[in-house]
Amino acid sequence: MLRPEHPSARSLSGLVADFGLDTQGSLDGVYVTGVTLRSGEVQPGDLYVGVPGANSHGASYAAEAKAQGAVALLTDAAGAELAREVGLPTVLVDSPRAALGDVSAWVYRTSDHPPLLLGITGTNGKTSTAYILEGILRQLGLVTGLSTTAERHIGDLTVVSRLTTPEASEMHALLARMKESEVRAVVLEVSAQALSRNRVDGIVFDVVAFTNLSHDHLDDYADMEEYLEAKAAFFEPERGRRGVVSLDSPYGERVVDLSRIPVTTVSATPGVVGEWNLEILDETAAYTEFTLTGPEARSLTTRVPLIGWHMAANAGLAIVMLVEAGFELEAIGHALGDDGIVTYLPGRTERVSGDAGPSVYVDFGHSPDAFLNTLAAVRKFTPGRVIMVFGADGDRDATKRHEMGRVASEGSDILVVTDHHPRFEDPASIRATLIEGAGLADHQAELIEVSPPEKAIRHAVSIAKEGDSILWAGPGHQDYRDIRGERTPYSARAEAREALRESGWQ
Ligand SMILES: CC(=O)N[C@H]1[C@@H](OP(=O)(O)OP(=O)(O)OC[C@H]2O[C@@H](n3ccc(=O)[nH]c3=O)[C@H](O)[C@@H]2O)O[C@H](CO)[C@@H](O)[C@@H]1O[C@H](C)C(=O)N[C@@H](C)C(=O)N[C@H](CCC(=O)O)C(=O)O
Ligand SMILES: Nc1ncnc2c1ncn2[C@@H]1O[C@H](COP(=O)(O)OP(=O)(O)OP(=O)(O)O)[C@@H](O)[C@H]1O
Repeated sequence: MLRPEHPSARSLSGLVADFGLDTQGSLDGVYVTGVTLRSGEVQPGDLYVGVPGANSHGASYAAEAKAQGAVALLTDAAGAELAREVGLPTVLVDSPRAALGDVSAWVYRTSDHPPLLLGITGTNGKTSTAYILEGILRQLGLVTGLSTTAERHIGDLTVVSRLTTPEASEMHALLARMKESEVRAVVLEVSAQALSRNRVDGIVFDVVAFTNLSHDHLDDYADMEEYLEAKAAFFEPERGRRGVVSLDSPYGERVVDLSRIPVTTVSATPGVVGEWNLEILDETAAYTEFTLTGPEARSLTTRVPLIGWHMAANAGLAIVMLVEAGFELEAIGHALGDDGIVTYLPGRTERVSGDAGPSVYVDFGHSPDAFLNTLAAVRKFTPGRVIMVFGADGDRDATKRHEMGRVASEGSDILVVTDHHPRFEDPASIRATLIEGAGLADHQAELIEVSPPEKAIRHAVSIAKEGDSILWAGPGHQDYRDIRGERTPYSARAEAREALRESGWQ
């Protein structure tokens, strides 16, 4: 976890006075330098926050936290009772999770002179839009910070992410570390889970954005309406000052209606008119070129080095966010120059093959809508057959599996159904559901079931010819597979390259 390297110590009595909180035990002379809700990550001088969770109450790990150097505990009444014997000075709150953001902002002083803060939510395209934004901000000459599902960046420093959106204590520590590195603009990917679980509390974004909403995460939310409401909670004055909403999914209009902050809209969908509209001019295997036109006929023509209309849509959203943040469209155009946006997006329709042989793309798509768009993009540049290799997450929304199988079959010529992260589920039964879904499609791709995935990609490469494309959807940038709770080291990109080498293509 990234933390400030030179944290300042803050008096816990000051926190209690500022927030008007109750306490147990003496706080005299207690100073805190950090905050965490994970006992295993406590550093000397930390305030340990005991959060009640789905599996256990964090306060039951207070002894471990103390042994690692925690100087105080913040928890609820039940937590205080659980940790009574540990003897840490204790601050009492009704909901430790709800308090975590503001308390962390106070400890790390992240509300003092914050950088430009840009946040993105939506089902698909958050990571892509975040990287595109980071790219443009760098081209504008700013030192940037980034937090996504794939990586967190502080200027040129990169670390691999664990959650899409870190817990609030980690988020504020990250922001404090970014401040030490003189980061001027920060782009944060914000999941629905983060909004529902207080992970971006204590942060007021300058601009918040919505990409789209489609079937996903219905293991966490009762239905699409509840999922939408979780996302729309981003468009509240305590979260963001201004909003940008993509109208590319029908839910965009709903977010506009639900928003309680000023919003502007952007559309890349023909026939759907936003305040900003994007028209695709050219699509090649190396870039997508587009014109973005806004109010008062302001317009910008540029390109993004990614395939598919959806990536141009993400780029349009990113540019409108910057305009809303106060950048002139002309200045953005000038910074992008003739070559357009410079970005490298790990594991999103990432081409891992060389010049000879089939094109092989590794992608992070794991929802029907992501499959639809990436398959359409790959099809455009495939003179031969589209071969899709995919599996589905175990212990995650199982209701989307039929639709994933159906969309995959509709969009490809050959389907290789394999495993992804089975977690605690039986991989064979996940594959069976995907195959059932494929059977519901109007277009029946030729189907073969191959397990495990290292065999599946080798099979796909062995049947592919020059001019064919292989889309391996699911693993993207990830460097592990979760099998029965164990994170086994595994890189789809490395496996795909190896399979190509073994077949003599690289
Ligand atoms: C459903 C969910 O979000 N759960 C999160 C939640 O877990 P929980 O409430 O069950 O916590 P718990 O296991 O009961 O533990 C209670 C407390 O004790 C602490 N603890 C526990 C054990 C221990 O030894 N020491 C210790 O300190 C825990 O840190 C926690 O604070 O709090 C934990 C502590 O921060 C998170 O790690 C955990 O995320 C889990 C790993 C997760 O997989 N979350 C996913 C669903 C998620 O958030 N995904 C989204 C979006 C993904 C996407 O877009 O596709 C994301 O933003 O990543
Ligand atoms: N605007 C978009 N509309 C539909 N699909 C998209 C869009 N942008 C990206 N995708 C596809 O969705 C998948 C995930 O992309 P990306 O990682 O950018 O989204 P995300 O919202 O960050 O997803 P996650 O939260 O799972 O990380 C990829 O297959 C990508 O090609």
